[in-house]
Amino acid sequence: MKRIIIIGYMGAGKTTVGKALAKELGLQFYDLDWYIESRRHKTVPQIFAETGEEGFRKIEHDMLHEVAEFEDVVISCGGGTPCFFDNIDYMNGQGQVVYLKAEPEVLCKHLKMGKTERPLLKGKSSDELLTFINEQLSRRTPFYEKARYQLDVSLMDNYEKIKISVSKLRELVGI
Ligand SMILES: Nc1ncnc2c1ncn2[C@@H]1O[C@H](COP(=O)(O)OP(=O)(O)OP(=O)(O)O)[C@@H](O)[C@H]1O
Ligand SMILES: O=C(O)C1=C[C@@H](O)[C@@H](O)[C@H](O)C1
Ligand SMILES: [Mg+2]
Repeated sequence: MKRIIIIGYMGAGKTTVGKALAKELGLQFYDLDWYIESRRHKTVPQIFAETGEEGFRKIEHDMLHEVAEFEDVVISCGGGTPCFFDNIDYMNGQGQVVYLKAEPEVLCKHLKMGKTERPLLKGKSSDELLTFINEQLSRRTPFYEKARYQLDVSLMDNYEKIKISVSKLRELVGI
């Protein structure tokens, strides 16, 4: 039975790399943010607006306990998932947890791409974004570093290289 769980900061590429990895391995892919949205029939920004971050974290915790029971899956978490409750310890007990790591400048660049709305970053200018990432990343790193595996994707930064991230990840986890 395989269960690979990907964690890391917003914009690291958890969803992108997780989806590609699952496809390559023929495993089912779950993105925790998307799972929450489909189970609750609401978007992540709606949940934040209605229940605040505290409400979102409780839902995220409960939904994590659902997806992390599934077998033969790749699960990509939200950026904050490992940093609340005992989530990271629980994940380490459930599967092979990989920390997808990237430099703040790379995270910043990714976050300006794509259309995903991220409530915690809403309305921030470029300068504010980098400062915010630096601060929040240093608070979150101790949680991320509890993962059994780490993969730095800073130097694998373009679309073609998403493939390289996937094969490095496979090598790391031994699958
Ligand atoms: N290695 C990469 N090279 C270039 N672009 C990338 C790479 N990885 C991700 N991206 C791009 O960066 C953006 C953010 O990636 P993604 O949504 O996968 O991040 P995430 O870690 O899932 O973020 P969140 O925690 O907010 O869900 C996307 O537009 C994606 O296409
Ligand atoms: O880093 C975070 O705290 C978040 C990341 C996203 O994946 C979502 O889970 C949500 O926007 C919060
Ligand atoms: Mg994601």
